[in-house]
Amino acid sequence: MDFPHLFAPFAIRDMRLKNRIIMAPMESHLGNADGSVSKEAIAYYRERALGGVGMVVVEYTCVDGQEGFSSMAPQLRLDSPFYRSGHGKLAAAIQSGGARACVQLSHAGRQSRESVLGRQPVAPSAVPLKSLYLNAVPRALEADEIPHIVQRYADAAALAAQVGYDAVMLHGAHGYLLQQFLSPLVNRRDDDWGGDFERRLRFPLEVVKAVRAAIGNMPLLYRMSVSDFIEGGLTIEDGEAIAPRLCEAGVDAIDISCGSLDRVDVIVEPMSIDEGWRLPMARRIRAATGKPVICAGVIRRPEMAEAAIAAGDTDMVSLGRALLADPLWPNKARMGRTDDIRPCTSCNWCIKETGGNRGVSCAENPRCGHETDPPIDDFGQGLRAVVVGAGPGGIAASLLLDQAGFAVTLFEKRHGAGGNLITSATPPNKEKLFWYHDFLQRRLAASRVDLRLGVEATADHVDAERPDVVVVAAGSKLAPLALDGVGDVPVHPAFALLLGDVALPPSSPERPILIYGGGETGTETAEHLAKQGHHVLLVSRSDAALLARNAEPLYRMHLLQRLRANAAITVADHSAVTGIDGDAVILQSKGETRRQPAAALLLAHGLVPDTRIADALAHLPVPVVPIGDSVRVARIGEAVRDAYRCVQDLRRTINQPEAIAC
Ligand SMILES: Cc1cc2nc3c(=O)[nH]c(=O)nc-3n(C[C@H](O)[C@H](O)[C@H](O)COP(=O)(O)O)c2cc1C
Ligand code: SF4
Repeated sequence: MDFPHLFAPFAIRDMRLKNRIIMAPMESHLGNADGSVSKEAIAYYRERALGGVGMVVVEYTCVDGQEGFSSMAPQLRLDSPFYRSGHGKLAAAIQSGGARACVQLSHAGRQSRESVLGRQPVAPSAVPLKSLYLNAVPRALEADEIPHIVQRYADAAALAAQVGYDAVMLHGAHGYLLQQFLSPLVNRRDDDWGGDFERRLRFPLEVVKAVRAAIGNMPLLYRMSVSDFIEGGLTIEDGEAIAPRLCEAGVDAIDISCGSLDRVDVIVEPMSIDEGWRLPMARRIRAATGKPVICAGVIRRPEMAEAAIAAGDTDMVSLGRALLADPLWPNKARMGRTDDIRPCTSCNWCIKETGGNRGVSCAENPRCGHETDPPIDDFGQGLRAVVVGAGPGGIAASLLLDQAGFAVTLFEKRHGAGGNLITSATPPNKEKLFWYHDFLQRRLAASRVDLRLGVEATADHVDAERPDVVVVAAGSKLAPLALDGVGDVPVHPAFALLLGDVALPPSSPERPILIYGGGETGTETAEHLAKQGHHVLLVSRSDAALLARNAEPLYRMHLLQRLRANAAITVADHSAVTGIDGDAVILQSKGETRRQPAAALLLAHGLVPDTRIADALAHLPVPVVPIGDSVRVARIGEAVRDAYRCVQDLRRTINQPEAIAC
């Protein structure tokens, strides 16, 4: 066994777990609109139980359908016996998949919306919330309302016990109501429920005691933001004082999280945050309580989970996004097949895509949130497929078609596969994307796909393969740009630089590398070049405050902080590149035209779909399906999803020819 600590059994109270791997609670948005459990939610959770986790923690489940939903509603609820049967089926499905079943009980307090609740959100005090994701002005709870909310947690916990869950987790993290009472910034009361540390602690303690009384000997877990990471908020020292008190009141294990809606970047960390960064905090809480702790947050590789448990940092690890990307993570780790784990890159596409009525999804795993889809079987036996373009969408399509039994030929004009995955992974702090790149390469090498590198596919190449279907994943190209004049400033697309296709001359503060385009690519390219010792002038048509606005918001927050601190990067906003004159670039900046000497000009002003090959193949008498950037310039997740939908559509078409045209 490669990971003896990770796969050692463990017990919380009397509940025996087969290993140390917990599925973190994650809102799946797969429930029904009325908050009941759906068959899609059951399939989603069961797939992860079957993947080998010791325990599944079912997502945010609302204890109060009047005031407890967060802004992300509709959400699961367990605030009346009406919801019993769905949760009973869900718990049983998880258990029959081989895992323990736990449910997370929550009340959002001020982190909600009037438009969701139909009434003003409530909070310990009327402190407005202004965050990246939500603005809200709550009303302060009256003192006599608070015991009713305590009772709601207890009632929901009693229902959880009745329906057969093995354990209950209280959501005391991420800025929801339990944390709001603890926070000196949000709880400004001066009564029995707030004022000093003891009074701020009262509400969580009352909830823990009431829940303990409601569930008897069942294990009770508490997910806690052990630090707010905001000035004046809760610190790890507060966490060390709070956690033992919760345990004395009846909590059996603490699940270590951080942040609130004011610091979502420490809840669902962007790509730039290191693996296992919360482990030192977990170790401190473990020492302070003497109780088991579960550490969540960017636990990605079994090797690091094993090392963390072996070192005594944590007793268990909680995997969130890693299990969206690959539900089989635990079983693959147990079998020593770590290279086979589809690696979560912390790209946070799932955060953008999951919400409201949209189900959970993952950029790399298009089946996530669609577990009721039929598996891709061998419906393509005896058929031939051509895929044009070996970026992430083209590789995903090729692998799925190969899985379906097609004989697949994959054309790629470059001498290596990866496409825009390489351009995305190359800038600083994005190396996790290379995990996915390397995973796809391994999968491709192990498949039967006939990869033709260095071939720019033409209609003749494609025709010669006699395909039954063609998937065009040819990506994007630079948007047209008219530049006046001539000169000797070398001009390249920024993506060519990131692909490693161009070498740049030396630059200086007087003669920087000029990047045109303040979107994500331009901004990241600036950081990439600065890291290599270049001086960069980043020219953006918009305001500097809007740089990289197409980037994932949490990653962008960190990117812009780094950019502002980087002396090698200067930004010219409200500016346009209009031409080249000798050794300079012509800039129109805030109504003025000036010559800017430049060592090179990199273009990142925008991309448009490259439709050339799809147009050239339009005459073929077989389905020609463009996917990804060939259709609209978007992210890796859209390309992979397109690939999956295309193959699922083909399955239906081939199995029932009259049903759907691809
Ligand atoms: C789509 C999504 C939904 C989430 N919903 C919840 C939730 O319902 N309750 C909760 O405590 N945390 C929630 N989280 C946070 C995760 O449980 C986890 O703590 C976080 O993603 C960091 O761990 P990871 O790096 O393993 O994903 C959610 C995260 C994601 C990505
Ligand atoms: S979308 Fe990205 S961050 Fe989310 S689970 Fe998938 S790989 Fe991980």
